[in-house]
Amino acid sequence: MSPSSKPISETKVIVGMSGGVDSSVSALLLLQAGYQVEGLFMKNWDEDDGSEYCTAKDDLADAESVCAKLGIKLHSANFAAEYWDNVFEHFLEEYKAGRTPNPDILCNREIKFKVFLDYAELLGADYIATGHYVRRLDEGGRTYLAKGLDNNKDQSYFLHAVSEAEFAKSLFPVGELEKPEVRVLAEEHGLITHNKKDSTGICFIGERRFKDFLAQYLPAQPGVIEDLDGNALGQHSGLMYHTIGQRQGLGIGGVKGQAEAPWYVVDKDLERNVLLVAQGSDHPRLYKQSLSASQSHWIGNNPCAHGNVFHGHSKIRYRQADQECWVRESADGGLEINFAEPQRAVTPGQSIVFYKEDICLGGAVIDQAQDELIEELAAQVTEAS
Ligand SMILES: Nc1ncnc2c1ncn2[C@@H]1O[C@H](COP(=O)(O)OP(=O)(O)OP(=O)(O)O)[C@@H](O)[C@H]1O
Repeated sequence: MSPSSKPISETKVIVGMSGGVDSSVSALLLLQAGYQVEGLFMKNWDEDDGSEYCTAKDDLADAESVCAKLGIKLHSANFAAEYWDNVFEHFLEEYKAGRTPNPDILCNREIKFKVFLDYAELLGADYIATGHYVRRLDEGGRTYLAKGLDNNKDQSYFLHAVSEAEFAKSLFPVGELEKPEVRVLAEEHGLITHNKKDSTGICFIGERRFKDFLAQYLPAQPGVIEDLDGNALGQHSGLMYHTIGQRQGLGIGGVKGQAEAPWYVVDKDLERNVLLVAQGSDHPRLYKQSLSASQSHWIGNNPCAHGNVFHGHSKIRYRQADQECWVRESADGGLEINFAEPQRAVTPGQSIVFYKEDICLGGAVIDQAQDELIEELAAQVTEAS
């Protein structure tokens, strides 16, 4: 099991203990495999509202209980300053720019596999481990990130921005298991986390209303809701509260003279601060055939290097089925992507993540979606075939 040259019994692994069942079982599996195991609980958010929303205290207590049961040491560290600077400020900037960011992707890149990893190395770790449902593959001196075996739980989407060098120092013990098996193992070994609910939502927001949370940090700019013919239908309380493809929360009911079908956000006009809506969850404006993206990151080699067109699959959101696509680099270093099938509700600020079969190759941040295929790219594909 050890990818290093050291014997397993001398290899020290520090497991990120979240107080959840996946990290609990990760620590258990590593112990069973013979590693020297310790845990590290990190706190990334200093709530100052005495919050009933933040479960960090309970999570720490659960992590302590599991480590005591397993007989391993638990360290704890506070990375709230790093989280604020490297994740949260970027998250706010993106919202300000009218985009919908994914802080969990940034948290993995900036905190779990950077600050956490550095800290674990200071504690003498040869590896870190997390309870993510992904697999690490080692072949020909390279390290690859593969989807978790449990297709329902695969978390490679959230890890695509981490680099190969960091994966080479990371272990993912539950990636080879199905979630129900993980719970059974936890129960069999008397770990109190065995039936703990999966965490939902963004870590620092917890269960509170997202709108209230965001309003604490960003001034809302109310504006007009318009249909695609330019008719004003109502007021929105801030573009940042809305996501493309979303149905609820438009604050408009039936419109005089219009059919009684629900309305969906199809676009945001940032310049005019206008929310554009159309009727029907399958409105054609919600479907895009291509997109452009930037800030690409490749875990290993860049499959679009030297003008190559990459043909494989991608996801534009977590839990989406793999979508066939073609990708190439644009002149400005961004990416251009054509899809075999039109994609619903492409959301600027979210990530597109690329796959060759089960291997996650990397991803990029979505800038803009287009109704039509990118012609030059389509022509390049036709020429090559
Ligand atoms: N506060 C934390 N301290 C240390 N490690 C953490 C913390 N939060 C998350 N992690 C690590 O990141 C992994 C994935 O975190 P995520 O929030 O997605 O939880 P999860 O998939 O529900 O896992 P778990 O059941 O272990 O909470 C965890 O399994 C754990 O190893």
